[in-house]
Amino acid sequence: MESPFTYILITLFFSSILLAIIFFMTWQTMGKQKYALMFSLSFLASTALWANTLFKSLFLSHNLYWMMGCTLSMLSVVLGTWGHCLRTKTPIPISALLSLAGLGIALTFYFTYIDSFIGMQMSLYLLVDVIFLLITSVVIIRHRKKSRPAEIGASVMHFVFAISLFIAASIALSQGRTMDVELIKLYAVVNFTALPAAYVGMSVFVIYMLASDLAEEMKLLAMTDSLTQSLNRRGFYVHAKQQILELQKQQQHVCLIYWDIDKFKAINDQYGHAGGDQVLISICQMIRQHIKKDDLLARMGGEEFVILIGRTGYDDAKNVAERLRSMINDTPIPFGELHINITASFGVVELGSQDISVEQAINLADNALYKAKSSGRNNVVFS
Ligand SMILES: Nc1nc2c(ncn2[C@@H]2O[C@H](COP(=O)(O)OP(=O)(O)OP(=O)(O)O)[C@@H](O)[C@H]2O)c(=O)[nH]1
Repeated sequence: MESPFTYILITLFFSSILLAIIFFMTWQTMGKQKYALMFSLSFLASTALWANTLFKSLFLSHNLYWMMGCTLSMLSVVLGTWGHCLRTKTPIPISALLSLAGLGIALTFYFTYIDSFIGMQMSLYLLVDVIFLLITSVVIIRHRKKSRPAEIGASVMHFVFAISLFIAASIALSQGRTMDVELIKLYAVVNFTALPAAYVGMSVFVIYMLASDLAEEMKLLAMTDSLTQSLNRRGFYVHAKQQILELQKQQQHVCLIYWDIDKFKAINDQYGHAGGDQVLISICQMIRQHIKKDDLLARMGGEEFVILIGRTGYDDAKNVAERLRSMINDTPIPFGELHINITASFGVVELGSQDISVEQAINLADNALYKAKSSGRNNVVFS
């Protein structure tokens, strides 16, 4: 009858293979994101680590088997940590991660072959792993101001995994220079109870995190206009209500500007659909440069747009539409060798002074826009 630890190792071996395959498939299906490939390679290194532990001393001398195990363990966490740095665009260079792992390998080598010190030999790689797991935990949680539940879970699981490794490392280190059979038994119990659960838990949360990345990307796509990369009508309604509350809390004057390119049909007729499309793309880029980062710009359909702004002074808010109108009037849009002159008409309504919904504000601003069109175009009308 094999030791129960052998069965746990076999389970870990197969779990790692499956995880390596899952992340490889994720890499293939999620637009070849490098971080998914790093996660796959990390689990591949873990698979080799568990295989090395399963077949220990069968092919290699004990010391060589140990060095191999430590190296694979550190390689696995380096790849995982780097993957998380890539996903979150955290500027930690791979060379720094490899240097730390290299130091761990060199010291383990020293305490294995040169100055035999069993406590150091057994704990050093675990301590290096702990540092990497803690870095990863912080990298995940600091990625955005408000972390998603999957990110909180993944960060906590990395922390828990780090703690369980730290306990195992402390037990191993307390042996001192020579082996202590009782402590080795305790070390094995910690290593084969808390550790597998933390390992699998951590992996599942990383998968959940990537699935939630994908869901967010889909949500974003469903709310974005593919031509101009502005919000679409649906995206505007989703964001506007929250943004209005936020701006009103900050005592800002909130204005809704409904605007429309004048005689756009004639532009299409003169320059073709491609020319019309170029106008829509360029005008959105220009507008974005002239409004604040937090202002919402959305394409409501065709050549109709809406902008939601908040300004400290009422006059500031009112003047935005006039400034945009004059900027559009003065800026011909390059299209190949040509330049297309355009104008736009604007309807503006202030929210806050009147207790109205977004839908009502849009109707009022649209009526004002209609008046701007009827009174000759290229002007601004306030509701
Ligand atoms: N190139 C291009 N044209 C579009 C797009 N969506 C709608 N249009 C065109 O936009 C034109 C809108 O025309 P109208 O609603 O008559 O408005 P207009 O010509 O701008 O006239 P006024 O608004 O009264 O100044 C139509 O010819 C549509 O085919 C698009 O995505 N790309």
